[in-house]
Amino acid sequence: MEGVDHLAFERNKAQFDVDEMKIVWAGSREDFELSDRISRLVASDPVFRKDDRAALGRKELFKNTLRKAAHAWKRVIELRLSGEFSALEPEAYKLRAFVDQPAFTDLHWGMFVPAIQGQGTDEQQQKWLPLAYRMQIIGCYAQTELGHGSNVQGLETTATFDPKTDEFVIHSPTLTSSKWWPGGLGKVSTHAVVYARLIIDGQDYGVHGFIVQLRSLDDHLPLPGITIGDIGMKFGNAAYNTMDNGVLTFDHVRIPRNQMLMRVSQVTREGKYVHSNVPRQLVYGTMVYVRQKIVADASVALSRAVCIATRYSAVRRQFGSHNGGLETQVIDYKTQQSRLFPLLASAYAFRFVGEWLLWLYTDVTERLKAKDFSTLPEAHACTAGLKSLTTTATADGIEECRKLCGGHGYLCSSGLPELFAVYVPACTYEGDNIVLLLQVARHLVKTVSQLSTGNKPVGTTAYMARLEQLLQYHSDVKKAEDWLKPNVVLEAFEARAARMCVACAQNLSKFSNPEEGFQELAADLVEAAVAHCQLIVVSNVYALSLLHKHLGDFISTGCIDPKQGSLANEQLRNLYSQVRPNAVALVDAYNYTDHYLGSILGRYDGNVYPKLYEEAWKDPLNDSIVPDGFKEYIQPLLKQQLRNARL
Ligand SMILES: CCCCCCCCCCCCCCCCCCCCCCC/C=C/C(=O)SCCNC(=O)CCNC(=O)[C@H](O)C(C)(C)COP(=O)(O)OP(=O)(O)OC[C@H]1O[C@@H](n2cnc3c(N)ncnc32)[C@H](O)[C@@H]1OP(=O)(O)O
Ligand SMILES: Cc1cc2nc3c(=O)[nH]c(=O)nc-3n(C[C@H](O)[C@H](O)[C@H](O)COP(=O)(O)OP(=O)(O)OC[C@H]3O[C@@H](n4cnc5c(N)ncnc54)[C@H](O)[C@@H]3O)c2cc1C
Repeated sequence: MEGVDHLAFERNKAQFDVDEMKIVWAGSREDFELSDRISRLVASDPVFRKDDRAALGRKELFKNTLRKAAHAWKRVIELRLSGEFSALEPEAYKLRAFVDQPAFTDLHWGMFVPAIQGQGTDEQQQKWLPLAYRMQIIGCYAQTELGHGSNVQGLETTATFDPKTDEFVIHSPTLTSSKWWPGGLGKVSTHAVVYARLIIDGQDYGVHGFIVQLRSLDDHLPLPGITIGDIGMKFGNAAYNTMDNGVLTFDHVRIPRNQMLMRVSQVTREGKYVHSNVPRQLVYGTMVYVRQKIVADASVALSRAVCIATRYSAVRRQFGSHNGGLETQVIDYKTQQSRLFPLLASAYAFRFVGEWLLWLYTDVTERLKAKDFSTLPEAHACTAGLKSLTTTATADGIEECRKLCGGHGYLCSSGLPELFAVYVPACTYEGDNIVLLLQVARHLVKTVSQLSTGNKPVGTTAYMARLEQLLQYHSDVKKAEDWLKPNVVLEAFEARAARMCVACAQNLSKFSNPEEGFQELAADLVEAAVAHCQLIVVSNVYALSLLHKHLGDFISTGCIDPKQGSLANEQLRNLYSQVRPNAVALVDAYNYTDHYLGSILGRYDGNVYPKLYEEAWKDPLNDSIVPDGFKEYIQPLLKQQLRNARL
């Protein structure tokens, strides 16, 4: 049987309506139709070809990115995917997603524009946004420095107010204050939102955002006092090297006072600092927005990897042939199922949790507009925690999918190495995942400590209100099927998270200096934060494989006993058997084109081996039969061996 027939056979086994599931995955029929239309449009456009990326050098790769971005923008305008004075339409975002190549445009639309929208005054928005919306200026987000990324309060770039000229002087006082990493900065951006310490009359008012022009709009040269370049090649070959992450230093660069983003706090003409009656953390608002977007994107990256690994596992056969019959499909091995199916489930779970987080983010944004800041800590904790949880699981999941594809998974033509290399920095950018979990832990410890003062926990920490009950809880599971009841699973997760948080809070109280205690117990705090974030995912969807993976936590906190742990595992095996006939159909429901998947192993038609064979011959090394360098380096060796043999 050929790979093609394998997948057709698998599709016939499905026990649900794939077309209906496509709508569920997309979110609505309208979203499905939009994704379907845009993904086909991109796949059929030769400019958006991407199968040649792995063999391109950095300069060609970058120029290819500029070409694609310019072409994409042309399409956005032709197809009217952008309103004249409004942000981009969903179609444009879809176009970006299916073009599938990181570019300066991500930072322009994803951070520069949102920073002005969130932190600029109405007047500043009226001035800068129309230019940005038409891409007459191109911006980036210049926060991180050579010496500080996680510790935003430690940034060193200064913005000193000069009352004589009504300007700020932007300066990089040390090597470590060089801006380092901003995407789009290295070669493209004309402007940046630069984060710098505001200094007025010798006093330091902390980090604020400023709009700074970097390059001339005529000849693209850096403006006086500005030094810019690219920071160099990054992990993976093509991957994130399509992006010009940059370095930037300022030598006393002057900007008008009205280019400080002044929605949260203002500097008057007289040099008076005025802080509006809003939390200072709103300066961090762009990061909260992007963290929410990153969570929404995690399911996309993971589902791509899972789609490739599932289809290939159905095509690939090893061992088990009797009397010359077919060998076993590797998807039928229980070990393959126990590694693959939880990832398949996670992709769906992250899809739903991403939707929920979007709802939470929209809600907090509406409240902020009405000057209600009460849910800001919850929004920060949820975006930070879920960004950490989903990106870690997705990066690990992509790598697991590569291993699930055996040797062929290591080939670039499997699509998996590049997918991993592009995705893995998501664990670091927009907040290192451990640093973000520590933020969640702070929120949890604060919630527990406020229980005694009668403060009612809300949102995702509401379960803490039942602390007494959760501390007494012991699961009453008696048979494997009991683990199928959502409430049984949810209570176990709640009790585990509550107990881990309470244990941390109790241990912290033993320290006279809370900050010292927090440092000392950081590893436990991170685990408690993970337990809480997993609970958020579980309460939105499913969970047995997580319970099995973290069985130690559940048993050591006394929520369940070892027997109940084995029953969970037994039930998990039953579930794998139920998923098995539906696996290929479940990944078909993502509705990804072969262009978007970019993988020979994951081809929709399953025609893996002929195409792998064909692809190998396209490698530049195969352009000549005898390799370049043969005469200089190989022939002399061979001749030498011949001489030695004669001797
Ligand atoms: C080629 C094809 C082209 C196609 C073209 C098509 C064209 C058109 C279409 C284009 C469309 C494209 C759209 C794309 C959109 C994509 C968007 C995604 C882009 C992703 C790219 C990412 C690139 C990466 C960017 C970055 O990394 S930017 C830098 C990020 N940096 C960080 O994240 C730093 C992390 N550190 C921190 O956040 C903070 O320092 C800290 C939170 C760790 C600590 O801060 P601080 O010290 O100030 O605070 P404390 O710990 O003392 O806490 C004080 C209290 O403040 C609360 N707090 C902290 N943070 C926040 C917050 N954010 N919000 C609210 N509250 C916050 C704490 O909880 C404390 O509270 P308490 O006092 O009550 O305890
Ligand atoms: C591909 C990519 C794109 C980026 N794009 C941009 C951009 O457009 N604009 C921008 O401004 N920045 C950008 N960044 C920078 C990014 O935001 C930072 O790298 C990130 O916030 C992590 O900060 P750091 O590099 O200082 O890591 P560090 O904080 O130095 O982390 C090093 C290690 O220390 C640990 N650590 C640090 N602090 C603590 C703590 N308090 N407790 C326990 N452990 C700790 C971390 O867990 C990590 O293991 C980008 C980075 C990458 C990789």
